[in-house]
Amino acid sequence: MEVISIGLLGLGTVGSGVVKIIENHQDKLMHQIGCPVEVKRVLVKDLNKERAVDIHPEKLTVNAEDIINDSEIDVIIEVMGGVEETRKHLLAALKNRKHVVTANKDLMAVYGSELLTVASENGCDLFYEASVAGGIPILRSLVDGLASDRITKMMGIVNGTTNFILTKMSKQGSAYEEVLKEAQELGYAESDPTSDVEGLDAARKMAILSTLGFSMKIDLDDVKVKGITQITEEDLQYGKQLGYTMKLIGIAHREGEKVDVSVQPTLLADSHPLAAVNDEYNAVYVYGEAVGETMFYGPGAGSLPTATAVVSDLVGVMKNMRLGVNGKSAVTPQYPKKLKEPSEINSKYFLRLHVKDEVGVFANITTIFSEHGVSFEKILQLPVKEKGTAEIVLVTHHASLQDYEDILVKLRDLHAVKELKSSYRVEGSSRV
Ligand SMILES: NC(=O)C1=CN([C@@H]2O[C@H](COP(=O)(O)OP(=O)(O)OC[C@H]3O[C@@H](n4cnc5c(N)ncnc54)[C@H](OP(=O)(O)O)[C@@H]3O)[C@@H](O)[C@H]2O)C=CC1
Ligand SMILES: N[C@@H](CC=O)C(=O)O
Ligand code: NA
Repeated sequence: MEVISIGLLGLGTVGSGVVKIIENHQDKLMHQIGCPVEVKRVLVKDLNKERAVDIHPEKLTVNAEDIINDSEIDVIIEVMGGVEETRKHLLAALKNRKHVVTANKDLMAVYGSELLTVASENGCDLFYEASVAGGIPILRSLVDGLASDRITKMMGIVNGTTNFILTKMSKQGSAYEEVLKEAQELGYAESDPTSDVEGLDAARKMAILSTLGFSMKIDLDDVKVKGITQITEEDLQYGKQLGYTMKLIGIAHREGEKVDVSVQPTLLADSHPLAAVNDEYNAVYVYGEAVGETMFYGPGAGSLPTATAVVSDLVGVMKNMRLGVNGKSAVTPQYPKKLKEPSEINSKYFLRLHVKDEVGVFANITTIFSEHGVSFEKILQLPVKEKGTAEIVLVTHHASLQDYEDILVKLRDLHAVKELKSSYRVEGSSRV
């Protein structure tokens, strides 16, 4: 092959990074691939927009067909985002026997198995390393590096925007809105950041990770999700006081044949390795029965880190081309999906509630917990400004989700309980 021609869908934060890496690392790519790589055409929405990279205006198009139907284009790199329209483009490209590299978790979490099937039917590669944890080569590690093991737990900070926000709120006392704006300006957030802050972006990534890690098709609807928008300054302060750090954590856990996958704000013991992962950085802890504990750390968002994963996938496609093995690497899930019941999911919980400052209230509350066999690791009662009200903050020992939810229902019904202010999952034991 004289030159590898790329069709790039999208020239925003990630697309510009891809162009820069292909230009700046041309020597290295030549060495690995054996021929030069050229970005031939680029799909954008607005032809007149100022671009972060120099690109010949004639390469730009607003018509996807100019790229998908160009017989000289070997590989499509999709970094435009979106789901339905993008799915159509990629299906058409695969049917035209073009390999695809994508950073699109929204698409892969929903249509991944369909696209992978069509790719393999057409002898094409479909790689999506950048879709989970940006620049960290986590998918490759699960599929190749840990291929011989049985993975039972994955736990991760997989959204850079929310980690950036929580870090700045906890460490600098910054206001939520202000830090979200900063994350958008730095190119970490999605075009609609609701999916970041409501946990959906992380849920998509956990669906992709658990499908690969557990070899079981986990759908987005199987992932329980709670985002960071309800976290208050008081929760962060209490967390600190009790020796915990608040993070948006995705957990995927397999016990026997059953799994549970969730994303929620979690108070991590300060000594927990994920508690030290700050700013836009991501980390994924993976436990395999044979290997034990492993941890993958790196930048989870941003132009060049994400583009590194995209271009590395491109190198993977080229190596497969040279070996004549494209379209052979995707493995269909081995196990049928079995999800745990709430009675089978165990965790510790932090609960903050406002109660009437009266004799016997504390005892009534502890009775409800003991009826469900749930005991406390920590418990504090503090006065608050509002007259006649006390605040109770507690951390439970391990309880089933079913028991904990039943306890919350009973507490809400208790006359002496004015309001359940907040509740979070807790991981690890703090030293405080
Ligand atoms: N930003 C990040 O850190 C990461 C992003 N991703 C994923 O990468 C993808 C791209 O993200 P990002 O670069 O941040 O997004 P941007 O919004 O910065 O860029 C999107 C690009 O796609 C073009 N585009 C969007 N919709 C259309 C359309 N309908 N037709 C033609 N062109 C279109 C835009 O054109 P125009 O410029 O003319 O508006 C723009 O160039 C997303 O799937 C995202 O989830 C994954 C990991 C990290
Ligand atoms: N918006 C995402 C970008 C990378 O996937 C994030 O913040 O992690
Ligand atoms: Na990655």
